[in-house]
Amino acid sequence: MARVIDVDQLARGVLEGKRGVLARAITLVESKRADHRAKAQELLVELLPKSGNAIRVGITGVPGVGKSTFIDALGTMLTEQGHRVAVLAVDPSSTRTGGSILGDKTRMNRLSVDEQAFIRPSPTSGTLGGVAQATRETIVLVEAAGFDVVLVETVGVGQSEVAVANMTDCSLFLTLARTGDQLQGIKKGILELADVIAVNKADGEHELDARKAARELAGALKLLRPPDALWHPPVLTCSGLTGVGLDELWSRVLEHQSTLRDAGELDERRRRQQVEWTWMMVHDELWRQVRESAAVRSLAPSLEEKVRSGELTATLAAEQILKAFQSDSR
Ligand SMILES: Nc1nc2c(ncn2[C@@H]2O[C@H](COP(=O)(O)OP(=O)(O)OP(=O)(O)O)[C@@H](O)[C@H]2O)c(=O)[nH]1
Repeated sequence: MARVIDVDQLARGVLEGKRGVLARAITLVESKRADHRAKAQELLVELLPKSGNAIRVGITGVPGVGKSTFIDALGTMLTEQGHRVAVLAVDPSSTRTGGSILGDKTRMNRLSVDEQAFIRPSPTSGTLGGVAQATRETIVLVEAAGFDVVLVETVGVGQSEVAVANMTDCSLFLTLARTGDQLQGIKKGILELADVIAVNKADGEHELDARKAARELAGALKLLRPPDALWHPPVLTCSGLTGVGLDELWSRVLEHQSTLRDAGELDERRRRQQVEWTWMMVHDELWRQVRESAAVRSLAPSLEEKVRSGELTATLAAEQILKAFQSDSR
C-alpha cells in the first residue's frame, strides 16, 4: 500500500459495495503499521454508523467436520434466498505457520464464484488477539458494504472459538456422530458457548448414527444449562454434502436471533462484546509491552532459571518482572 490512503474514498467505495475497495479496506484494517492503524481507525469510525445490520454467526468445529463444504452449501442457500453473505475466518494456526487454512476460497467452489458472496481468509500474522481484532473490524467493513449475513469460521481448538463467540450473535457448533464416551471428548466449554449444535455428515450410512448422536448430545446438554435460560440450544442433524437439514438449521439461527432481540439481549450482547474487546486489547497491548521491555528481557532468563530450580517462587519472580517493567516504562 505505497500510495497515500484516502479514507473518504475508501469509505465511499465500501459503501457502494465495490469489492476491490472492500478488499483494500480489509488489508488496511489487518495492517500492523502504526500509520495504517491510525487510518484504519478513521475508516472504522466513519463506517461504524452504517454497520450492525447483519446477522453474525460463528461456525466452529474441528478439522474434518466438513466446515468448508457446509459453509459453501449454507452460503449458497442464503444467496439464493436473496441474502448477501460474507465469510470471514479466525485461524490461530495460520499465525504460526504463515499459511492460511480457513476461509480458503478453493474449497468453497460455489460460493467463491457467487456475486452475492465475499470470502476473506484469516489474517495470517500476529497473535490470536491481533487476528481476532482484525476480523472483528472486518465485520464492520463487510456490513457497511451491504452484506447482511456474516459467517465467521474457526477451528474448534484453543481459544479461537471464544474469540469468535465474542464477535458474533450466534455460535454454531458442528460436530460428527459420536456416542457415549466419545461425547466426553467434546469440550464442555464449547458446548457452553454454543447456541445451535448440528451433527454434520448426516447422510447415507451415517444418517442413523447422526440422529442417535444428536439425541445423546441433547440429553447431555440439558444437564449443562439452567432450565430457566432464555434459550435452549437445539441439537440438529445436517449434511453439507446433500444440503439436508440446512433449512431447518438456518431457521433455528433466526429464531435464536429473534429470541435475543425480543428480550433486549441482542443489543446488550453486542455492547458487552465491545466492552470485553476493549479490555482484551488493553491486556494484549500491556502484555506486548512487558515482553518487549528491555529491563524485563535482561532479567527474564535468570529469573526463569531461579523459578525452575526452586530458588524463587513464581509469585516473587512475577513481582520482580513487574517492578522491572514499571521502572522501564517510567
Ligand atoms: N458424507 C459427507 N462427507 C462430507 C460432508 N461434508 C464434507 N464431507 C467430506 O469431509 C471431508 C472434509 O470436508 P471439508 O469440507 O474440507 O471440511 P474440513 O475438513 O472440516 O475442513 P475445514 O474447512 O478446514 O473445516 C471431505 O472429504 C468432504 O468431502 C457431508 O456433509 N457428508
